[in-house]
This record gives sequence, C-alpha cells and structure tokens, in this order.
Amino acid sequence: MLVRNLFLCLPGPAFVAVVGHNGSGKTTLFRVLTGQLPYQGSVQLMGREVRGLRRAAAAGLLSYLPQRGSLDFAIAVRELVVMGRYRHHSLLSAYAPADYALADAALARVGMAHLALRNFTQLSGGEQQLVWLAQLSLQDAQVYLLDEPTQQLDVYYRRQVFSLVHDWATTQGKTVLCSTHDLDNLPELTGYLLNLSEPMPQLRPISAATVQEARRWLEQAPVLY
Ligand SMILES: Nc1ncnc2c1ncn2[C@@H]1O[C@H](COP(=O)(O)OP(=O)(O)OP(=O)(O)O)[C@@H](O)[C@H]1O
Repeated sequence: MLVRNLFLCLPGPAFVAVVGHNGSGKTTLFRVLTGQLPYQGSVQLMGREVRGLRRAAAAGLLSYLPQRGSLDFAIAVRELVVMGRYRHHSLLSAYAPADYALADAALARVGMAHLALRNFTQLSGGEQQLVWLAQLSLQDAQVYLLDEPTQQLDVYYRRQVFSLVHDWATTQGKTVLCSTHDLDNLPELTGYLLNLSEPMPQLRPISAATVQEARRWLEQAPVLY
C-alpha cells in the first residue's frame, strides 16, 4: 500500500497544494486519479468513480503534468503547444490559425514566446516545464494534476508558475492539484493544503499558520509505515 487513510472531499473549483516528504505518495495519488494505479475504496472525479472512467483526458475532465515530461523526437515548441487544442479539432484536420494564436498567447503567458520556433528537445529542463504548462492551459480540462511543476525552475519562474496555476482555479473555475516541495510561495495563495506526510492527511485552508505547520512536519524525519 503506497498511500493510506485518505478520506477527503474537495469542493471545486479550488487550488490544492499537495505536500509531503519524498516517497509520501504525491505521485501515487495522481496516478490513482489518472486511472494508472488500482486502489481500494472509492475515488471519484467530478462525481464519477475513477476505475470506471475511460478517456478522462479526452472528455476534458482531467489534464495531467507528470514530473518528467520528456520527448525523444524533435518538434517545434509552437507545434507541441498547439496540440493542447486536440479536443477541439478532428483527427485529420490541421490546426487553424486561431489555434496557433491561442498557442502563441499561452506561450506568452508563461514567458516563453521567444522560443516558439525552437526544437523542444533542445530546451533546458525549466524551459520545457513552462512549455508543457502552456500546452496544458490550452487543454481546458476541469481538473489539473500538476506533479511538481516548479521543480526545475528558478526563483522568478517558480513564483510565476504558482501565480499562473492558482489563477486557473480562481479566475477560470478549474480545480488544480499541485504537488510541491516549495512551501515559500504558498502563503500568498488561496486554497487548500494537503500534507501526505501526516498519518491522517486533511485538507486545510492555506494560511501562514497552516504552511508553517506543514513546514514543521516536513523538517522532521518522515514516519515510515
Ligand atoms: N511502481 C511502484 N512500485 C512499488 N512502489 C512504488 C512504485 N512507485 C512508487 N512506489 C513507492 O511508493 C511510495 C510513494 O512514491 P511517490 O512517487 O508517490 O512519492 P512522492 O511523494 O511523489 O515522492 P517525491 O517527492 O520523491 O516525488 C514510495 O515509497 C515509492 O518508492
């Protein structure tokens, strides 16, 4: 068993920071929610049991940013980002100028417009992460699962990314679960904190006090079950 004692109901839309020691189960939780891992009990997404859900991404329910989203073929950044529009066009048709305009705007929002014509595989890890976020923003899903989206980013871009994905929840009505080890940027956000290192993890409203409490947990050695 990789995660246990998780009983919660998340009222969407909301921003949720999922924290916990290495190995506490953040990625595992996301893999359960994306239907990649079996589970005991009940896990529902927008009221539908996950194990019975087929093609949650194609239905616009879910969008997932894994921790390491690498590619082994050359593709221009703009072409990768425009693919976020896949639900809005048929399999064989080309993307329209309007789709590319949305891709360019998404790239501009993450500060990566200048890389639009570059080969994605030649970008730095942090640049690649920001390009993935641009693509995700075009997917227009109801729930976003972001596994450490700020992992490779510098201080400036970490703050930008938290602001961007928090905005998806507060102004676009999305539910965003964002796993992170970066507690410094959380106190200024609104939403919830879920600390998987606790024996009975609970959703707590984000505040200076709850972030500080989580920090105290994470500064201690993890309790191994
Ligand atoms: N495929 C697997 N088979 C067996 N154990 C696994 C598997 N994947 C993960 N684990 C274990 O499950 C536990 C939770 O791992 P998980 O990747 O969910 O942690 P995490 O909180 O995302 O960690 P990190 O902060 O290091 O990314 C770890 O002890 C890990 O070793």
